[in-house]
Amino acid sequence: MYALEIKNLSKQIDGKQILSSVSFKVQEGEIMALVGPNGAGKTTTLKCIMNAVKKDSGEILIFEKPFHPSIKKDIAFVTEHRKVFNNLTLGDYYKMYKTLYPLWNDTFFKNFLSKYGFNLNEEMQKFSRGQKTFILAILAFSTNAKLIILDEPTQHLDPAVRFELIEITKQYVNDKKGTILLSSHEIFELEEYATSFAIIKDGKILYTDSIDEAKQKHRIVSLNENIKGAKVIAVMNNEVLVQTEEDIGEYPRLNQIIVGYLKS
Ligand SMILES: Nc1ncnc2c1ncn2[C@@H]1O[C@H](COP(=O)(O)OP(=O)(O)OP(=O)(O)O)[C@@H](O)[C@H]1O
Repeated sequence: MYALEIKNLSKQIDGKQILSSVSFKVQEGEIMALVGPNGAGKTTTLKCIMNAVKKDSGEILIFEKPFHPSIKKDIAFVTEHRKVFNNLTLGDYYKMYKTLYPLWNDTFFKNFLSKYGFNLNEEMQKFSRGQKTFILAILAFSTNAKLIILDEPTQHLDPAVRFELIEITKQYVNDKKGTILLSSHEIFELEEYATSFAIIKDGKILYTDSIDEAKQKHRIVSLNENIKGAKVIAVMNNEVLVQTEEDIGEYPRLNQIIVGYLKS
């Protein structure tokens, strides 16, 4: 079953085409990464899924159904700007999330509080950007929601916290709690934990696949190598990313596939 199916999603804002027929699917139990340059349309896509931005056309199915307010209890969304309500404390957020999400995991959340020494009486706005990012992600993972959507989840995190969040993300999926869709610029770290990806540029999907399949279908070859009719995606310095399943060159890393398609 698909946790998400995005079909031909299009959106204009102020007469500018922001998304053009965006299509990709996220299988249940995947960690799907939406990658692309600044202004590519990642956040707008995530907001359309959450119905925070109204689509112009196309179809978005969440667990095989169009968006309906009742699905919100099954989705936890961490937005890009980590906006928090003024004067609300971490304790207020805790109570709010616990009320909104029926499968709330109190043990997980309390363990996090004691491990990092966060105080429930602290106002959310007083936390640093990185602390807010981490706290909002932990609140999301404490929901036990079937779908977690994270806009640039590791941005502003220190290396230790970043590592911890990646481990938590992998564990969530390994424990079969849900599916993750995230957007990210961190193309070097994604290979550690994502299972599938979609590359978006200028509001268009350039390529989408599982990471394993994408590696099977591409090779990195040197400039003078015989590419045996393979399709050239991009020349990157003195290497070439090609699409082929022939026994040539080397299997690419995820970041090479992403950079190649963005250059194509
Ligand atoms: N409310 C808005 N009004 C006008 N333009 C907007 C609005 N929201 C988004 N855009 C435009 O839509 C385009 C895509 O923005 P979006 O935030 O979706 O990109 P992104 O891929 O998430 O970028 P980044 O990686 O920089 O966060 C940009 O050109 C942006 O200026």
